[in-house]
Amino acid sequence: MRTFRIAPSILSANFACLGQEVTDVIAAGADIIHFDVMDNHYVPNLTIGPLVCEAIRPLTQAPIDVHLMVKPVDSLVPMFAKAGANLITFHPEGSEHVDRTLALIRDCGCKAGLVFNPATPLHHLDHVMDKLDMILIMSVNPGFGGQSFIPQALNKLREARRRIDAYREATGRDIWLEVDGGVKVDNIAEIAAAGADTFVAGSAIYGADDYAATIAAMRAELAKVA
Ligand SMILES: O=C(CO)[C@@H](O)[C@H](O)COP(=O)(O)O
Ligand SMILES: [Fe+2]
Repeated sequence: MRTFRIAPSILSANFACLGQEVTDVIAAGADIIHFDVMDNHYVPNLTIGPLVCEAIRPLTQAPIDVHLMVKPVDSLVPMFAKAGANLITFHPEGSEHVDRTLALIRDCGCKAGLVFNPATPLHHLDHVMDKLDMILIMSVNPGFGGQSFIPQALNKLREARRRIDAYREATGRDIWLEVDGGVKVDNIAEIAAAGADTFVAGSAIYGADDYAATIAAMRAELAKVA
């Protein structure tokens, strides 16, 4: 039986009552809070920073998964670690020295992950698997919630799954495979079958009237794959 994790993206939450939105999705059965950081430089949008992470940290025991869509990356890493992030992921295009940034994240006590845009090749994984706790495959171009799933991401997930399984065979250590963008109840099973184990969903969950029913429907779909 595979383990699946559901990570609502608070980008689609109602920011006027963000604390309640965080506790509501966790009460509704979510596993992780996905926290999208956009800098209006690496991506054409501007969102939230360490102060907001610090504010929501006391509200839940669930891991906070900080997705940094920023350039440069390194100066923000200690700030988010101090603000209570558990996982920090970044895009290779955002860092001059990917290996150094991964080491910095771990030195700050967080799990580290690398994010792949739809057009970013997986060869960036070649020499850093030992420093990774998560690989995040973008199934939309980063910058906005509510976009449609790009089907080519399925092939990339299969390739990433192949690499992770080979690495686990060789080392005994697992790496999570997260997918982000356009994940819905009606495509989550296909995405899981391609190899993802951790599912970011923003508009699908926060856009629904009933968070618990939506997360339960996602888990029912995932049960068909497990
Ligand atoms: O990182 C991003 C977008 O850049 C995401 O985390 C989105 O927030 C996901 O939103 P949906 O596609 O699920 O609405
Ligand atoms: Fe994200």
